[in-house]
Amino acid sequence: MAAPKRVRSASSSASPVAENGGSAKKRARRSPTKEDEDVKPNIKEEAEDDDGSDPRFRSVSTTAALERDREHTSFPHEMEQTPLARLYDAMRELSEVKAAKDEKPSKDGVVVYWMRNKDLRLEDNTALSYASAVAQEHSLPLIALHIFSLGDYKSHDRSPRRIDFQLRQLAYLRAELDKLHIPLFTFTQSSERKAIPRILCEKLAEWNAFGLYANIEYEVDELRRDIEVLERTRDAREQGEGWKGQVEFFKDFCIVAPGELLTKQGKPYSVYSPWQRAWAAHINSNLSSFISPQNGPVIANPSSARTHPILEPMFSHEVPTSLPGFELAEQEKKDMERLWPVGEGVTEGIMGRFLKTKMREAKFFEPPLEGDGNEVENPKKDSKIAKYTEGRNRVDWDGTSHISAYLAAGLISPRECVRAVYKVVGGKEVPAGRDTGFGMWIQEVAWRDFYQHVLAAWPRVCMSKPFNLKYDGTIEWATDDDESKFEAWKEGKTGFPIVDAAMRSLKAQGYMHNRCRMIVASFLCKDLLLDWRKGEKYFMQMLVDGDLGSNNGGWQWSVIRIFNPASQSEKVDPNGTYIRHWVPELKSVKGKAIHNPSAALSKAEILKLGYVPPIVDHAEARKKAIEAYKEAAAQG
Ligand SMILES: Cc1cc2nc3c(=O)[nH]c(=O)nc-3n(C[C@H](O)[C@H](O)[C@H](O)COP(=O)(O)OP(=O)(O)OC[C@H]3O[C@@H](n4cnc5c(N)ncnc54)[C@H](O)[C@@H]3O)c2cc1C
Repeated sequence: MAAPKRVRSASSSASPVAENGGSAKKRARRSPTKEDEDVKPNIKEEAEDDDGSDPRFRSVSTTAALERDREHTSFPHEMEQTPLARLYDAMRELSEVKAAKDEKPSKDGVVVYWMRNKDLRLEDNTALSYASAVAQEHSLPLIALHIFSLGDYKSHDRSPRRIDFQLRQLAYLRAELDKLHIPLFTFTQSSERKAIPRILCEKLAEWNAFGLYANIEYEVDELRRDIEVLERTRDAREQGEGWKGQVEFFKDFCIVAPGELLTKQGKPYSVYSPWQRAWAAHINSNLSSFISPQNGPVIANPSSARTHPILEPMFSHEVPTSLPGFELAEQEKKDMERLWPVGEGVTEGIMGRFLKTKMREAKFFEPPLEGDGNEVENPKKDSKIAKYTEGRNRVDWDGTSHISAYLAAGLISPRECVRAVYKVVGGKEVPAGRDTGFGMWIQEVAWRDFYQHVLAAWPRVCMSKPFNLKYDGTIEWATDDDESKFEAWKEGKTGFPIVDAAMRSLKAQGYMHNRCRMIVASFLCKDLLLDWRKGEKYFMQMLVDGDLGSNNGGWQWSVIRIFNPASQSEKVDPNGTYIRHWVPELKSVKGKAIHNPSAALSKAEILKLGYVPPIVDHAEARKKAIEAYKEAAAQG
């Protein structure tokens, strides 16, 4: 049997617990001072870690190394009671109870990698890589498991589009894993989502599983579910009844995981900019571990796995093509398949196009892969990413990567994104400043990490609570009589062209440009004075890239800003190309009037075009919103 491949997460060692302990913790606690920005990577120094062995290249083959890694993570006071801290506690507690892993694994046992909704890939996948190495070490076959939890999807407003995307990718992965004699087994939990830990542990017992390995999901419900799996396993070990195997959860979703960066005072960051500086310094002072792939590949099961009594029936198991209650209409399904393809080479194609081709005008309702044959000779200077500083602010240009759906569901790892950028720019550091398109883009990817950090440190944001507590229940939102305004917003019929264009683009393609997400969010909670949670929910139900952390963060951020839709429109779509595509009623409107037709045309003329007059007066609405927020702040 081949030796286990080396595995680890990008941020430090192979064990999830160790990643926050030992030297990683020391690094994370370094204060994010100005000097940190100037820290040059010292790869040699980093490679020689303080205990004499390099945790980044540690194999899982020695139990001793794993044991040493099981150092409890200490969270700052503010985070002690968070579900994430409790997950680490539960991992530690489980490791303290005599483990089944100390016993010889049963010859007919299996190893289980639990693939989540956010790590749908085979490459650079921390838990999968680890599970694969454990399977090799013990000469056991590997099973990939995926659970569809309809109750969770419903309660988290998961969009049918994102579910369709997930199912298509799983079907692709099933075929890829099959080539490696690894089955992908899925099951659907239709009701009672809270029963999943019990059902899972029963299945693990039935399969005689040696271990269960998965990547951490930072949302509260998911953390609670994982804590229960750990607790059930601990109880089983203590009572000698039930499934008693190994359980390990890994950091994987972020580049720098929640809990790793703390302020000088040892608290979680609540503000992005200093957090981002610490984030960039952390990456650049551990550069070698971020820019070279660290997770080993998935190793094939022996072909005899096909006749293993547990695995054999799994090989004929198909991934469903839809889930009850989340079906797409036929045309919508076709559109989603065309716009958001999955399969071999797709993420490489999207990133390659962003990193190596020339900026062009936006082609609406086209897949991000749509080739333009515009490869540039000097990507450092002429590529889309090189022009991102301007490109990101123009909705009529093809100026962003369109990788969000793929990152949200984990078809590509965020580390791979950083590596791809680094490959183009080279140098001593991963760029992370606002002065170049490359650095600016990396900063955007950092926002994704930041919002996971917020979820983990302030779990109330998962429970419909505002991050800023002074707005908790203190804003007087417009009443239900205004439901028609919410409908107009959803349908793109508010009479504000940029808002309507953006909302229609969301409905048609499950995606909206970032600038427009900010504009329509501000419009909902300021111009219409409707509760931002209604908008947050609707976005989740429609987006193909819907992600609780980024969506919630984006909404909470927008709540504190007021935009003027007309002047924003002039900035982001100066020629009105975007508007004319999505709001064809306005095709004939010339010049600047496209941004604010009611300033140039009478109500009758607007209606004659088939468009709608504005449903609110922006200047008045603005005044009202400022008042409402002022009052709320005074009360809060
Ligand atoms: C109200 C609102 C809701 C949002 N909801 C989501 C969501 O559900 N899922 C989601 O992935 N993004 C969300 N965003 C962030 C952002 O709009 C999208 O990530 C971006 O538009 C995706 O397009 P892109 O891949 O071309 O981005 P690029 O500009 O190419 O950025 C690259 C990647 O960085 C990350 N990123 C960029 N901007 C942000 C940001 N502001 N916050 C967090 N991550 C970011 C994304 O993963 C993105 O794919 C939201 C923003 C707002 C204002």
